[in-house]
Amino acid sequence: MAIIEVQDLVKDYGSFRAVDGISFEVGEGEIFGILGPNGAGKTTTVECVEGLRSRDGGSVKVMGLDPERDGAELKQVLGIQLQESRLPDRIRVGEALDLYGSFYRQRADTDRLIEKLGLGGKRKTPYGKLSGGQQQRLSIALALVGNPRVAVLDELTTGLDPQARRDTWDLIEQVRNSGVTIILVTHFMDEAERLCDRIAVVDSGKIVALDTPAGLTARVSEEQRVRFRPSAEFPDSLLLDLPEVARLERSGPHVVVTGGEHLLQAVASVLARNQIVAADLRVEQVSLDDAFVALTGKSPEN
Ligand SMILES: Nc1ncnc2c1ncn2[C@@H]1O[C@H](COP(=O)(O)OP(=O)(O)OP(=O)(O)O)[C@@H](O)[C@H]1O
Repeated sequence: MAIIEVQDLVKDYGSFRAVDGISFEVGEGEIFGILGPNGAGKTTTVECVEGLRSRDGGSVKVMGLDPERDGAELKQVLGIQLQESRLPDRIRVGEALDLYGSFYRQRADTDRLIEKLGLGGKRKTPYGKLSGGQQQRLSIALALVGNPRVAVLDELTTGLDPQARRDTWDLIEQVRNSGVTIILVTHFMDEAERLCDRIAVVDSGKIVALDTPAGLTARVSEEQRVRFRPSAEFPDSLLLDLPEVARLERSGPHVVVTGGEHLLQAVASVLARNQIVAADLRVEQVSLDDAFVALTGKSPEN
């Protein structure tokens, strides 16, 4: 059952169309990813879902509520983690949770929430004394303090170290397992791949693909890539003349060959016939990064 329905959403900033006819549905209990390069319109889209921005066209329904018309009702069932939110340095963890909790009719048990988020023992700690990872966890706790049915998390793990990121991912899975539907805005491929059931890839205000992570990578998976360091020089044409090879790039001492089926066998046998040894040979898997580049023509970091 769809708990969020977005149909032909349009948002203009002056004469600039930031969101240009976006449609998607999110099922109950799903983690739905919105992935795209900077400026693609991800945050604007979720702000229209949250009712923080008015839309210029289309319709949005969250649990049957229109964020613009039924804002007060919606706030009771929606948890929001804002991109780069900051609290005053001196507010204590417990105070922040009590304050945010006071906005909701159905408050979560804040002691349990604090434990679950690994902030046990930090109730009296001022926000400014928390580590980056702890501040991030608190912002997630604040999104969950109203026992929401739907949580929107924007740039969940930006600025966290690798361990804190993995811990946050575990936490989000627990939240989902407790029945909360999640929209996750991210430009990290590993995060999207690990957490999301489905991903909408957004570029220039439009959805360019909507699929499972595996479905997205399958779109470009006919390609294989072989990387190696040759023991002797050879002309590009040696490999480019093979029907299995589509492209050849050189990167320092390495050669990267891209092509179709049976690429490895074809390359290996030509090299062997020419007495060239392929050191550090690696067959690279097509990743969500590759799918992203193929779909948007941009690298995920930009
Ligand atoms: N208040 C605003 N006024 C004018 N233009 C805006 C405003 N907010 C965003 N934009 C522009 O709208 C486009 C979409 O912005 P948005 O923040 O939704 O993108 P995004 O995909 O979330 O990007 P990022 O990954 O950098 O957060 C960008 O070109 C941005 O510069």
